[in-house]
Amino acid sequence: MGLEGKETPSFMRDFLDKCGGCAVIDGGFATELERHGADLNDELWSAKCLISSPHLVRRVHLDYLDAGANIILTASYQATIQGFEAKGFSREEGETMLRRSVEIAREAREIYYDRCTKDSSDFMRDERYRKRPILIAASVGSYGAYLADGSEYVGDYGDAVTVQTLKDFHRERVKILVEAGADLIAFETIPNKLEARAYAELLEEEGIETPAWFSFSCKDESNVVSGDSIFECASIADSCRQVVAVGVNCTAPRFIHGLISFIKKATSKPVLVYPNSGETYIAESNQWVKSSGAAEHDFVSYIGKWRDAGASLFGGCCRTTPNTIRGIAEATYGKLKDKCI
Ligand code: MET
Ligand SMILES: [Zn+2]
Repeated sequence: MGLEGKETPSFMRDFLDKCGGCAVIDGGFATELERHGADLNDELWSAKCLISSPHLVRRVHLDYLDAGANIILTASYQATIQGFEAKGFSREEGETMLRRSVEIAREAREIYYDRCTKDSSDFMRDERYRKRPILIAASVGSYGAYLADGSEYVGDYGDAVTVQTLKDFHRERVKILVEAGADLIAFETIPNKLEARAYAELLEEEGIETPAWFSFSCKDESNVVSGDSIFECASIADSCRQVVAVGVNCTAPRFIHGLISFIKKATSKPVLVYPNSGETYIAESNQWVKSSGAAEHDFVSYIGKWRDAGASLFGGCCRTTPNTIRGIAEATYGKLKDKCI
């Protein structure tokens, strides 16, 4: 169990208090870029838009802020210096693009707050909504995301990839994102305990004080995609001082309830969940296919149950849209303004 006072001084608890008990994370970022016409069939995926269409990146951030998000994730999920270099960019250009991902999100927040002061709709007239706190979380996708072959949903990097390989791979990008002024580092779609350990050691070695969250991609209600147990993975997150929240993302909604229970056994840090639509990603065809069983895209109705199970940050991942996030914001904020859910 995490000891009180061990983590980066109550950053997330203070934030959650300001949000009224629970916070709204944004939804599928790449999904929304595609809805606006971006072609993301590329090794850089959503990060490609940092080069080709930064205005769309800003636009998507604004879509999610308009939907009620308290936390927006930058377009850096698949942005790595190594990935940009493979595309023919210089190291400096790669670093600039990483910094831009944070700057664009910060610009969007400025624009949004500015717009709020001028908007007089009913929703915006509610001061608690209008002045709600908004954090910029620098997205750090896993090494598997950089490989751009769906590895973040498998988590088997082979014996040649060690903790040291992963630390060296992520080191510079994490430092750049922090220096660019992110409020939080969102380590997302972590597929195995090896990478969780690498992140924890990296934060310590580099003396990074920016708070971080660890979010795992899971294949059922007790294991991350590699087969490592979520309990073990959450325990690694629990023992990392900089980690202020632990959870799961890009995971089918049907597994979320069980996963929350296992995470709660490993840590007392706040728990975050931002599931995907419940479809499965097929790397070979670069497509999402429906899983058997009921459609799960409308998981908004489960938020109350997940809250009761102990989660306090809610959002969406791949194939979710601002509509999902609006639903979550209404569930957590609109209906019961004085108390979360
Ligand atoms: C494959 S998970 C992707 C997470 C990332 N924040 C995005 O929505 O684009
Ligand atoms: Zn996703």
